[in-house]
Amino acid sequence: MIIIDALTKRYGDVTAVDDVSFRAEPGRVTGFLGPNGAGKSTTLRIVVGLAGPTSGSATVLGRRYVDLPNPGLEIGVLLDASAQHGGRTGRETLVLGQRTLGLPGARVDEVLELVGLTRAESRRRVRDYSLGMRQRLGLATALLGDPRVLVLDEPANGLDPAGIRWMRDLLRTFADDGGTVLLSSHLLAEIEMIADDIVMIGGGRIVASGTTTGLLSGGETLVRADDAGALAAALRAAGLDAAATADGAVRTDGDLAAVGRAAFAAGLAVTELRTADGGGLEDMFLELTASTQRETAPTQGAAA
Ligand SMILES: Nc1ncnc2c1ncn2[C@@H]1O[C@H](COP(=O)(O)OP(=O)(O)OP(=O)(O)O)[C@@H](O)[C@H]1O
Repeated sequence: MIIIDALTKRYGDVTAVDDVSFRAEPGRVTGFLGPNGAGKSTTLRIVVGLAGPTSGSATVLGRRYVDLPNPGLEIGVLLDASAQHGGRTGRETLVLGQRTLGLPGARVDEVLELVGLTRAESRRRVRDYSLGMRQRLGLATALLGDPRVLVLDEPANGLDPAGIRWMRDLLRTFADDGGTVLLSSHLLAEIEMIADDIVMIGGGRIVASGTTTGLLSGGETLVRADDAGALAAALRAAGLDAAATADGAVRTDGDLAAVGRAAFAAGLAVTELRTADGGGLEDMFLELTASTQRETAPTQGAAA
């Protein structure tokens, strides 16, 4: 579990993080989403003890990072995959970490296999790695100590869609085993694919948070039956809001189970039942991104 409580970080006049509170829960992948300059890296750097807060706190497994007895065994960190030493091979990078943490040598091959780097690739110098391979190596380093918590800054950067799917599966397995994952991204589509929960940040402040499905659907469900009128009436009788859509479905505020039960109680066969699209998250994120770009866009007349 990671708990961020009323966290604020100022650099001179710039408030990079402004009264931010959220939790990353065990068993779940939490996506920290925001446009460039939103305050994601600053927050993650505070979580892993690389910067101190101006006020508020960030704890991992109940303690500040600096107070963890053996942080390398409890929290795996990947902040900047391109910062790895280019002159070392991938294997040398991992052996260094393995020795620092006092782990058996066999752990290096285990994590290489976990992240899908071959023995031949592990013997190449990191400077010759693609960004995707560096991300895999960075993840391997984070996983070395078999930690319960992972903190990853833009880990999907440089991965192709198959690589993103691979990462999602790896993080899913980690979380299903009870691990806590907090990862950042400036791309909504990436976070949608990987995260169970989303915390969205803009200008240093949290602007939305919740489950990925809940935020994307706005908490609404779309349901369809042959008789849309009867279906809407059944939902209303069960105390739910119900509105017919233009194409003959019904949109309601009930969750999937409540809607299914209400239709069943009315003897109606449901032909489609799913979370509704377009909860406004994408619009909100585009607006956040656009306002950031306006702030950083070159003034008119500047070189193209
Ligand atoms: N060491 C620093 N000194 C001064 N300002 C800083 C420092 N670090 C970050 N900032 C500022 O704090 C704000 C948040 O930056 P941060 O790097 O946390 O954002 P981010 O969401 O991680 O963005 P990106 O995706 O671009 O890394 C920005 O305005 C940035 O310029």
